[in-house]
Amino acid sequence: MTIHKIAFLGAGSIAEAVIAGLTKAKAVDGRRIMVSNRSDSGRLAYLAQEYGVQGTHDKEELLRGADIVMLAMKPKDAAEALLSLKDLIGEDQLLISLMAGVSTSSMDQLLEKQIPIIRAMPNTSAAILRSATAICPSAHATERHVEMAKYLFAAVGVVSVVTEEQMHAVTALSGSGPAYIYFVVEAMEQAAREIGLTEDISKPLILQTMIGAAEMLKLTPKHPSVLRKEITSPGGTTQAGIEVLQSFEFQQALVQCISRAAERSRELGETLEQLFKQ
Ligand SMILES: NC(=O)C1=CN([C@@H]2O[C@H](COP(=O)(O)OP(=O)(O)OC[C@H]3O[C@@H](n4cnc5c(N)ncnc54)[C@H](OP(=O)(O)O)[C@@H]3O)[C@@H](O)[C@H]2O)C=CC1
Ligand SMILES: O=C(O)[C@@H]1CCC=N1
Repeated sequence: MTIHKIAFLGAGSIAEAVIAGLTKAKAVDGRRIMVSNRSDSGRLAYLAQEYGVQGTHDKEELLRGADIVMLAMKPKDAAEALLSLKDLIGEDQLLISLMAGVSTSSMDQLLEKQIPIIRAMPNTSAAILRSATAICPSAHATERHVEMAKYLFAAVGVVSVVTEEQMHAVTALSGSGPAYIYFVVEAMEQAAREIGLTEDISKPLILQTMIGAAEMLKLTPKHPSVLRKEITSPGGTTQAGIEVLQSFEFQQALVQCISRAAERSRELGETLEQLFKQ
């Protein structure tokens, strides 16, 4: 697929992860990517140095010739960003929003034009081509736009097409998901220290344990509960450990964590929707 130029509005964590992945996968040449933020020139210089992209604070220059405009700012900055694009963006350009919660109808209302929009929810593993990305099209997006988004996000991992209503759920599950895993690893590292292992010993063991478990889930047809039971000898160490997790209602905590994150995605979107009700 020929992509002439991608313009990123927002140059933070997720913009960098997607840029790193796209350039690493050679799906898009860095010279075809232009990045912008409101003020942080140092950050643009870093991205230019690291990935061969161009930085600019000139919105006209940013949007000129771009076939894809990627929104990568926080939801609270969505209104300001979209209003700044309103007079510059054309209906021949595809807007891809990475923002949590912000609906395509809110974006339509702010832009006051029939811009094709795809919402995409990748995760930071895009940087190493292992993102789990969900995408959904707006009413003005065609199959060709969906194919363009699929091309980009398939280059940095796996892609699923979902409904817009499901975006809250996938944001909570796979958008935020790597953070839950890192949180578990932080606890494993703390535990390792407390039971007398130095980092040089514990780090590779924790890492390989994570990778091994993930690969098992991928390569065997067994349900995770079966894989867990295979490790849990009656009266053994795993059972003793899991009983402690159960006493803290660990699984219920995770279920509630993901449910709360999905609810938060709704709240982030509603903040913007309130604007149109005033
Ligand atoms: N981090 C993650 O893992 C994921 C994040 N997302 C979504 O991506 C979005 C960005 O998140 P993240 O990268 O973590 O956030 P960051 O805070 O790291 O980056 C936000 C960027 O947006 C820029 N920015 C803010 N307002 C504007 C504006 N009006 N015009 C242009 N640039 C602007 C900021 O720079 P400056 O302040 O200089 O303008 C900064 O470069 C969020 O909406 C989030 O929901 C989606 C998937 C995963
Ligand atoms: O925490 C957030 O709001 C964003 C969305 C998904 C991951 N990070």
